[in-house]
Amino acid sequence: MAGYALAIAAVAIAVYAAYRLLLPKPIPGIPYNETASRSILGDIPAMMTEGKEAGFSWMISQASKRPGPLFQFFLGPFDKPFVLLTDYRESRDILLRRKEWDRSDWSIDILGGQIAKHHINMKTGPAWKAHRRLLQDLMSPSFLNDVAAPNIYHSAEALVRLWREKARVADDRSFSTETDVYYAALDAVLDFGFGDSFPHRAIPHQQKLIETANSDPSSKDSDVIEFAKAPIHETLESMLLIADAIGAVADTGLVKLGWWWRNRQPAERKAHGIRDSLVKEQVLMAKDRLYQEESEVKSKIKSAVDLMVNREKIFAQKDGREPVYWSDDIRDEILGFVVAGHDTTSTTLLWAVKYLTDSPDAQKKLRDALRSTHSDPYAEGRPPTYREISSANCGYLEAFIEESLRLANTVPILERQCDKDTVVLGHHLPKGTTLLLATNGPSITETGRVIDESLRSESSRLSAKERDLREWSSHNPAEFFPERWLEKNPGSDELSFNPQAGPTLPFGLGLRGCFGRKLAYLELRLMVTLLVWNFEFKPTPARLSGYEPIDGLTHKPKTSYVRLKPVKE
Ligand code: HEM
Repeated sequence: MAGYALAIAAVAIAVYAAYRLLLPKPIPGIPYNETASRSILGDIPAMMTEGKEAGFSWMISQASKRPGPLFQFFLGPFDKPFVLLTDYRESRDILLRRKEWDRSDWSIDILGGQIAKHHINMKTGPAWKAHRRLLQDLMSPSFLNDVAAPNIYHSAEALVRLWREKARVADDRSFSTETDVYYAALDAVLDFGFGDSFPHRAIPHQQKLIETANSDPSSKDSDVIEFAKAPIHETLESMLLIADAIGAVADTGLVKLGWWWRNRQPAERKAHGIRDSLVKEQVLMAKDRLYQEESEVKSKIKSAVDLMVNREKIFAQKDGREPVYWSDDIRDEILGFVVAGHDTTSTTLLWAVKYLTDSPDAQKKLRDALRSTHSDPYAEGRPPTYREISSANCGYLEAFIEESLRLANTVPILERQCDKDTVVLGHHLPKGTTLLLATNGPSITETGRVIDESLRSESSRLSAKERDLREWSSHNPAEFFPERWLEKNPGSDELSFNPQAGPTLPFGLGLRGCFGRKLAYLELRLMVTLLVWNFEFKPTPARLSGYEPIDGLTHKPKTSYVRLKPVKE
């Protein structure tokens, strides 16, 4: 009997020891939620109930309530604490100058479940560099202006045509923009990713549906109309699934297990198969074009795939090896290009459309600025061409886009992991700590905190001495105010766009900052110009115009509606 009691006691002690072992281990000196530190699940339950669909926004709001710029979260039973930094200046220093920080295992686990061989999922090193070398020219002025711009313009025109038709049927009622913007950005990335050799697009199906007599929009209320959604080709669906899957697995909190399970589901396996065949076919077709046609190589580059295949041919020649056109690496770079280029730009555009709708003054200034910049097209009663838009210098357009990016928080959190023990703002962080860097909140969309200069890193102090400190001091940083990016030219009343006017981090920074930044600006310039040129964005009913977000792969608005009045040319 005594032996039995002893065994029970030993089991109880072992269970208790295991429980203690699994409890979060806070990093000394950095604040945290007390309740979370007493639970194996840490902050997850509160994040799921209080943060609901926007977990990152919840984390930033928790940190913003405390006085200091650092806060730690416990996001899983086996994970070390995650430290959140809400100070632009120190974030900038870490991203640009501190060599001990690299892409984190956490991010690699989340994104790597679908596109493991994409360079976003690599630590900085030779393999990452080799992938970047293959893609390098995608952001060159000639590729952007001669290949990407006409293709994106083509998709923007298709969206304008669809919305003209929807505005006519809606007859001053509001309609949802989410699917259309999402599909327009997908078509744009397919246009410049694959060119004409891939025939499927999403927007033309929506156009056809609305133009047929049996398209039957429903009208629950007198002020809103819901248009039916036309099905799109399975290859397009399979690509959209990548971002959905990443968001869904990240939400589970158990990422490795989440991917293990998800990647075994029949629907997921089918989508993988469809994507593989599509990309392989496109790569092999690009290779055939490269070898078969007699024309100059430059005139053969009509898409991102053409460019990558050509670069592989050149590198193979230089390295004295046979080119490898088809590999998992090439496949994942191409798919990553589609995901990165599609979800981020469509989300930013959804927020930009909201700001247009809710800031009639900014909208009018933008339209006037575009008409004055493109005075010839305006006088001729036509929209500016893609060349006219991409070569123009319209300060108010740049300011509008920069302000939309600042407030959209499309990627609400950046991440880095340290490969040795380090110090951030006076706090010791052990090797392997994951640091989350907020792209909104204090110093970016709220007033920044006063931080003792002596706590800042040496490089942060030095750079502040060499350059001006960036702060939003003159206008409420929470408000949409494009003028904050405009400054008077010396000796005149003219205003110019200053991209360094104040803190913003939409694309991250440094070596691992966004690779597609120039392409994103180009796409936003083309899309916003054509939309504002063609439509007046009228106010929508209050219930349809909220700013509540949903965090998935990106930080999206929960509701996005427009009420459009076509502008007569
Ligand atoms: C408005 C649109 C976009 C936004 C807001 C955005 C934002 C970001 C952010 C915040 C990062 C992480 C940066 C960091 O960790 O410092 C990133 C990385 C990246 N983005 Fe973008 N992005 C956009 C469009 C694009 C486009 C169009 C492409 C290309 C097709 C692209 C390709 C990439 C790649 C490849 C990386 C990973 C870079 C690396 O790890 O070396 N992005 N982006």
